[in-house]
Amino acid sequence: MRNKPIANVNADLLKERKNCSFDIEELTNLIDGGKNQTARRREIENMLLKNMPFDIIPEECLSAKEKYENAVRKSVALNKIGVELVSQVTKAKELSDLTLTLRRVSDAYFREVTPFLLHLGMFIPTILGQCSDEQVAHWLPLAMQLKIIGTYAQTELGHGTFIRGLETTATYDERTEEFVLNSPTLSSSKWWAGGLGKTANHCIVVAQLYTKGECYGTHPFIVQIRDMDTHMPLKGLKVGEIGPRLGFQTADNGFLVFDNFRIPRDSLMMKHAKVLKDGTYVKIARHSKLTYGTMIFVRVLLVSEMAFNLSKAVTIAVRYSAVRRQSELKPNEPEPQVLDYLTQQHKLFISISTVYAFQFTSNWLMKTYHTVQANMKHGNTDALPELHALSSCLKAICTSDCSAAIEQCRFACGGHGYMISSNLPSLYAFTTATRTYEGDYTVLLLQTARFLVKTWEQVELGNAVTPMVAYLARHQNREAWDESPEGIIRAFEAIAAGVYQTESVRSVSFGQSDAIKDVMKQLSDLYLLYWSLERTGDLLTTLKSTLGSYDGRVYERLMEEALKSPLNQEPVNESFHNEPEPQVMDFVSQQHKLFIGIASYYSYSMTALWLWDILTKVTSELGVGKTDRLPESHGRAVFMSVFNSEMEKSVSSLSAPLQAVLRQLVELYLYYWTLEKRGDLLLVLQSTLGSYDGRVYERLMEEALKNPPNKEPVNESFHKYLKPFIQGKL
Ligand SMILES: CCCCCCCCCCCCCCCCCCCCC/C=C/C(=O)SCCNC(=O)CCNC(=O)[C@H](O)C(C)(C)COP(=O)(O)OP(=O)(O)OC[C@H]1O[C@@H](n2cnc3c(N)ncnc32)[C@H](O)[C@@H]1OP(=O)(O)O
Ligand SMILES: Cc1cc2nc3c(=O)[nH]c(=O)nc-3n(C[C@H](O)[C@H](O)[C@H](O)COP(=O)(O)OP(=O)(O)OC[C@H]3O[C@@H](n4cnc5c(N)ncnc54)[C@H](O)[C@@H]3O)c2cc1C
Repeated sequence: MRNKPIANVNADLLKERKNCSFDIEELTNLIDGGKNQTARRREIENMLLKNMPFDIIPEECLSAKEKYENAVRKSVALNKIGVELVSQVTKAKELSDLTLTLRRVSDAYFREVTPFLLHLGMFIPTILGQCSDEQVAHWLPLAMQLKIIGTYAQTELGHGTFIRGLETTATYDERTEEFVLNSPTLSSSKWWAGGLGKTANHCIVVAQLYTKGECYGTHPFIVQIRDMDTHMPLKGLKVGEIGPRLGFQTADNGFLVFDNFRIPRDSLMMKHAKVLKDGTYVKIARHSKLTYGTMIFVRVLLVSEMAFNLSKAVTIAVRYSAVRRQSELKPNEPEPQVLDYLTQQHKLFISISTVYAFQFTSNWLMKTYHTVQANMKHGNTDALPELHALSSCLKAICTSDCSAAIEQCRFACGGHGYMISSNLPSLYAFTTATRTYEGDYTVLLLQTARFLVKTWEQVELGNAVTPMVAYLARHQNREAWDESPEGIIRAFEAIAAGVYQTESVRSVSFGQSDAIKDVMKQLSDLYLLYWSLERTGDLLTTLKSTLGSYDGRVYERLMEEALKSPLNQEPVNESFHNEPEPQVMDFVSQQHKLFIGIASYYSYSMTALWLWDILTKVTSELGVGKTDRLPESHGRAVFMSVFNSEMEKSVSSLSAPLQAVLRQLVELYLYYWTLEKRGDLLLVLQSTLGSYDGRVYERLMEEALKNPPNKEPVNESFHKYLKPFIQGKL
């Protein structure tokens, strides 16, 4: 049954809906995965609508502490219904449909993230992926019925990306048959795990495993961290909330420090490796990276998460654009709906097509994931490297594109889009975090590049490669795409676009009407066209050659290029002496992110001074009302030329080294903006990360300890909601 029509709908919205060229219900069924799924979703929605407590005061008007307590209250009510529904299903497919529906409907109740996100999104999947059968039988029912509340603590203050660099140790003591957990340094403090700060009583801890004096690398352990009755942190642990952040404000992300904390031997999650009673280490896994499995799973999930979040943002922005009227096109005629402006459509329509691109690609990626998992059950890990490469690059691209598209949706709503009540800021805060967590954007793209370079080598040797990368063999002509990581990634993006096109065509080829097919085709074309235009520069081959330049300065250019080589910047490479761990500042990709910020700062300062001088003159000459917004390219050109000339004027009295640095900044700014369209600027530091003395970890911990939630060891919502819920008394 369709949802009932709602009375008092805005006339413009009704008019737009009447203009729709296809049956909306048909598209709804397509998105839900069929008529039955739509009906089931509505049944669950209606049930939740009847039983779930809504907010009386908007979440954003509460204090941080109240926000958290409110989130626990709502989560407990949702979990109660969720656990009940989950207990009624028997088939795996029904369970995954139900979880998806619950996930989506639950967003109606939270502006922010539930403190149970990590329990559901990582704790349970890690039990399934990393525990032996016996351990699964013990832990899974407890976790599914929420008798225990867990999280996933891998990242530390000092390391997130480089998992092999984690410092927490788990040393096996064969006399007592226990592991001893320790945080040997400040930087080894666990940091970030969602739900750890106040909610969780169990935690998956990733630590370096030592036995018989040898280190066997990082392994996951399942660890109780709070007393099940009093919720007090157990002796030997320091645990708390890390402090306010951009989003995730109700997810009580936490820190955890171990001091000779003992856990039983079978706390080691033993699907891929075990330690026998006498301390013998036994490797079971056929692939060394299987302990990274949960991350792959969540990366796959995130593609669909991005489709969902962007669909919400663009629905908000399109509806509002139909309602909002602004400006005068023709005298004495009504102001047009902002949706009618082509520029507005440009902002919105690409987001609509992106939602479909993400959703179809996500459906395909999830299927691929399950196929690879099924093969791995039979011991075949051949497809794992490609799955890792695929999930890495699709996660990176879709999280990055999604948060950028949500910003466009916010811009499309003008000032009102900036209101928290529009939900666009919260959607942005949630999705922009996904670009970082579960693997940083750049780092994951580099992982994919690594896979592609290896595949390319196989192609060069004439060896067979998998169908997904077979295009590399077809492109033996290297000029079609360059071999830099970016070039390779772009080629891979083309593959993602290819997946979208074939999947969307496949999914709409049966049953669906011509009207839906037309719309889906248009969306697919729009997505492909948009990205080919966005990347025009990349698709056009320029010569880029030291040998073929117009001026024929062949030898000069060869020498200039050689001198630019990073290897020539120092007479003796430091690897001659040793091989130190790099600072992230050493990565060129990191410098790329930072240095343009510095250059922009100077550009803005210089241009601001210049602008101030001419402000009065310009406004008096042009008059109010004639200062139409200048096209972006003109604005950038102004920045560039003013920066160039003003900087030149002001540096002449400075010392030579400073002049040289400032001139480099001008060059960087000009160069960067010929390549890029945007940059970031941090004007006021006020930052734990950017302090002059570089005491980053100390400051992060100091700030976390000042955090009000850490002033009380147990939050009162434990007694009010969590404990009665866990004990089945609620
Ligand atoms: C119960 C009922 C209740 C009902 C209630 C109803 C409610 C329902 C709600 C449902 C909820 C659903 C929620 C969904 C949303 C989920 C959101 C979850 C939120 C998560 C929050 C954030 C969590 C985190 O961030 S956890 C921490 C994540 N950390 C990272 O991702 C770190 C990134 N770093 C890495 O992955 C690695 O270190 C890496 C890859 C960068 C480098 O690793 P390395 O060991 O140094 O390897 P390297 O030397 O580079 O490479 C060697 C070799 O290995 C290959 N490789 C690397 N990784 C992998 C891999 N994963 N798999 C396979 N192979 C891998 C690599 O490519 C190299 O290969 P070769 O080139 O062949 O040598
Ligand atoms: C909201 C949120 C929730 C989170 N939840 C959890 C959680 O529940 N559990 C958990 O364990 N963790 C969690 N995390 C941590 C998250 O997984 C890490 O922050 C993430 O993996 C990035 O690692 P990092 O912070 O060490 O960044 P860094 O690796 O320090 O990155 C800093 C910069 O260095 C660059 N860089 C680093 N290495 C390289 C390289 N090899 N080549 C080129 N550039 C490089 C990056 O691109 C980036 O620009 C969460 C984080 C956030 C923001």
